[in-house]
Amino acid sequence: VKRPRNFPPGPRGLPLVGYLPFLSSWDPNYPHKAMKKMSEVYGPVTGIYLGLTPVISVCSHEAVKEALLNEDLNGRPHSSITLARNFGEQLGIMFVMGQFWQEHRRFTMRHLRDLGFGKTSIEDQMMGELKDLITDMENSSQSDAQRVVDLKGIFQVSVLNILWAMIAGKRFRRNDPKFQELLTANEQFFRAGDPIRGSIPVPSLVLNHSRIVREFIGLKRELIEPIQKFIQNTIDDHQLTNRSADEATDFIDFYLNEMRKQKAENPFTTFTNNQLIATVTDLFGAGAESTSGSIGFAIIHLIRNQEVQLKMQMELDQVCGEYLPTLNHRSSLPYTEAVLMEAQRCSSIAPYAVPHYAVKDTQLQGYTIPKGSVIMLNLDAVLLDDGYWKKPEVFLPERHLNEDGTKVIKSDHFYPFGLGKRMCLGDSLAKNTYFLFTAALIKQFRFEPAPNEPLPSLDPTNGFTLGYRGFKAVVVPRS
Ligand code: HEM
Repeated sequence: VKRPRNFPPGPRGLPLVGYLPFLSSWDPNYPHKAMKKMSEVYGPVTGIYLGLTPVISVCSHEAVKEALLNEDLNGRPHSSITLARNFGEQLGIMFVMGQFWQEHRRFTMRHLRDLGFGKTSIEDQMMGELKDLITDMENSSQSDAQRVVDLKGIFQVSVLNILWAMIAGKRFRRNDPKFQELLTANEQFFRAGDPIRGSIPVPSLVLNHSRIVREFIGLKRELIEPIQKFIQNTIDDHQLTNRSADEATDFIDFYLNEMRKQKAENPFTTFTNNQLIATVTDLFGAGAESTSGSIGFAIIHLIRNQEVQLKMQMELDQVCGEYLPTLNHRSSLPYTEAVLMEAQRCSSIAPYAVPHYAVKDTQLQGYTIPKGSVIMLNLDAVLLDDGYWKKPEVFLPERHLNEDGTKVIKSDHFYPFGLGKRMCLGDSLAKNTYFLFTAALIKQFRFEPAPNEPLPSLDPTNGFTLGYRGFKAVVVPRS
């Protein structure tokens, strides 16, 4: 492919496939690390071609911030995966753009906010889920002579229940087999590919006929279908109860009311049944993996840094006494807050955000970015930038505190949820859940390495987002 004038520097590949076969030579395991290493040679804005698609890797705070705030780079690539995930159409919130995206993002945010997103009004419900989790962990701990508990996937049901109550007005029992099956399918879907390979457009003819290509880009239709079917059944139940806008108690109710209203006025409305399934699939997918992943990583860091765990427990005991921490306590817990930030900095679960897309020709750091480019924004490179953070690989909560440790310092290099108009839609809910769960678990239990097991690993599992590897730990209730 002939590069346009002033295209960002970067290695060239072969005709047709571009640089695709060589990317993993920079880092065989993690594409975001490969891109970071490439930037050390070519500069913070690197341009390559994957197949016929220009892909721009962006790896410095200045460049990432400029890109996130440039609305011409606010699109999303229409990859084969997102199309297959959404009935061959461009649906949902996460992988759409333009006016359609604005309308549906706004509608979803407004109603989730009314239903308690990021507000203290749902704190009781969060505490209910948390207490269930604590009881479950106490029982597991008691049933083992050495108090070893398996922490793989243990936070997911609790975290997703909080979101699911807002979306569908229901919660699941921790061991509900149907829900476990869905969570497993969702997790396997997220682990099947990575955002770079997943953003390459592949003609549907090739896709339908080649299992190798499907596997290469990470498309597993069989994992999407049960999730869609489950969401459709939930919608059908709501259609039966048919609550009016005044009686609506969850997001699906609100959406169905809007759909009926718009259909009566406009036959071309974008509020359709498939759009509802796609929106809920986006929320389910984003909500199940991310927050529980962050809680898991925070616990791993605290097992590996026992002195930090002790210090956090001292602060929690001092501020909350015999009670579990609440959102009201948050501003009085600077050390705890700093620990949570540090775990997110060291172990980002969305290391290159969600891929962006150039909706028209534009400029980034003086380079020309052609329309149709896929933009990979390396948040991980910003969170681990050694020109800004001292010894970025060291877990050091104090770096987020003022000198006497009484105040959290907000850094302009810390944005694990992104920035600008495409910023995470769930950040307020995620932040509250991450805080309440991690702080309460550390207050309630002492976490130690399990005997005869390796220390829990910080190497993430790969995928569209990153997760923690399952691990076991000694979990001792603190009296
Ligand atoms: C610790 C937890 C989480 C982290 C670190 C996180 C991070 C992110 C990031 C980096 C993006 C991409 C921003 C961009 O493309 O510029 C994103 C997008 C998104 N997140 Fe989250 N997220 C988390 C939790 C959640 C939760 C709980 C939900 C669901 C309620 C959610 C829903 C979404 C959606 C729908 C988008 C796409 C927004 C759009 O395209 O307009 N996230 N998130």
